[in-house]
Order: sequence, then structure tokens, then C-alpha cells
Amino acid sequence: EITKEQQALMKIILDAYNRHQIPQDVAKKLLQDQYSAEENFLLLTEMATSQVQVLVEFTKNIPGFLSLDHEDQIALLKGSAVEAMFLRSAQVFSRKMPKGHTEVLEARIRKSGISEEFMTPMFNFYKSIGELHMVQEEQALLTAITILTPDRPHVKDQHAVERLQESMLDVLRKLCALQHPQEPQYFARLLGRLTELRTLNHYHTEMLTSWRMNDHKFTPLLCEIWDVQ
Ligand SMILES: CC(C)c1onc(-c2c(Cl)cccc2Cl)c1COc1ccc(-c2ccc3c(C(=O)O)csc3c2)cc1
Repeated sequence: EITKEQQALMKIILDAYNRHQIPQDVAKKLLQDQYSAEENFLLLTEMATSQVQVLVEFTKNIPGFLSLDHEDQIALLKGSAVEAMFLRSAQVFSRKMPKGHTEVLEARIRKSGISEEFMTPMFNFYKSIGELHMVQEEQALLTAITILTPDRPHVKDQHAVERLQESMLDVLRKLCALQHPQEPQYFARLLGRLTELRTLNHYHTEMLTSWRMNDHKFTPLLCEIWDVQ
């Protein structure tokens, strides 16, 4: 019982999700053959910077987002960037990239100065996303829902964000019922991943701190979105 306007919303979100992806020439750099921790960190920094740009373009296509208070738009992007990038990189792992990106991305993440204690929760998350076998529509909606989380730091008009998120959640709930009729708890499992994502934020903050203590440099865009340097 997905309504006509919900179908329209779904199409807009899916088109935006597919239209905005890391350019292939950037992604292909993962396949080059230098594998030092420094080289891996630089490549991952380039991936993250490109992914943030993609994320901003995707977010601008979420119906209603550009009508939110401008400072709240920034607060939502800053607050959700890491989670959206975990979701996106998780799709790379679960979609078994033909060009072998999966293996090289994992190898570079594992050897980029991230301490062991963060590897386990990070790769457990990647595994738990892979096990869901999400379709594109679910991935796109889940990313939009993550961005439209009302209780990010410094969001002033949380109700305005809540209204947008709720309409996305309603479409996702109906889509899950259609896509996974034999699995009534599938929608709840998807939302459970959003909770797991928020725990990864804390690990990520510590990852940033330890990189900075080892004098690793980030790009201006990442410094701005992560309030570092
Ligand atoms: C600054 C840097 C060292 C960093 O700090 N924390 C994290 C970080 C890490 Cl290490 C894990 C999870 C989240 C973050 Cl922010 C990172 C690296 O972030 C990445 C962001 C995004 C990709 C990413 C996305 C899409 C795709 C696609 C595709 O779509 O076709 C093909 S290849 C690829 C690669 C990889 C890495």
C-alpha cells in the first residue's frame, strides 16, 4: 500500500543515490600497488573527501532538506557524515565489487594506523550489513534516514527534521514488507543497524585523535566536517 507520492519520493532518493557516487578514477586508485601505512592513509583520506562531496550532493536531493534552517542543514551533514560513510563503504564490501575493490579497501583500512580495538567493531558492522543483502532502494533510504537524524548536536528545529525522517521511515517500512514478506522483522533489523552505526561514531572520534597524535593530515573539507585542526 505504498502511495503514489511515496513512490515518487522513493524514485527521487534512489536516483540521487545512484547519480552521486565516488568517480571511478578516484575509486580505481584503491587498486594501485603502494601499500605502506602512509600510502593507505592518503588514499583513504582521498576516498573520504570524495565521499563527503558525494554525500553533500545526495543530501541536497532529499525532498525538504533544502527548506530546513541553513545552520541545521550543516549540523545534520556534520553529524551524519561518518555514519553515512560507514554505510557507503559497507555497500562496497557487501556488493563484492567486480574490480576487487573489496579486498584492497579492507587491506588498506587494516593497515592505515587504525588501532586493533576499532577493527573488530568496524568489520563486525560491515559483516552485519552484508548479511542483510539490502536492495539499492533500502540502502538509499537508510542513508537518507541516517542524515535526517533529528538529535544531532546543535540542531535547532528537531521537529522539522523528525517530520522528514518519519516520511522516509514510513516508505522504508512498507518497502521492507514488500521486499522481505517472509521476514516480518527485517525492518527492525535495518533500524538496529542505525543503532550500531551510532556506536561507531565514538570509535571514529578516537581513530581521528590517534591519527592526529601521529601527525596525520586531513583535507580542508574533512577538517571542516569533523571539526579538527
Ligand atoms: C580520512 C580517512 C583516513 C578516513 O577516516 N575515517 C574513515 C572511515 C573509515 Cl576508515 C571507515 C568507515 C568510515 C570512515 Cl569515515 C576514513 C576513510 O573513509 C572512507 C570513506 C569512503 C570510502 C569509499 C566509499 C565508496 C567507495 C566506492 C563506491 O561507492 O563505488 C568504491 S571505493 C569506495 C570507498 C572509503 C573510505
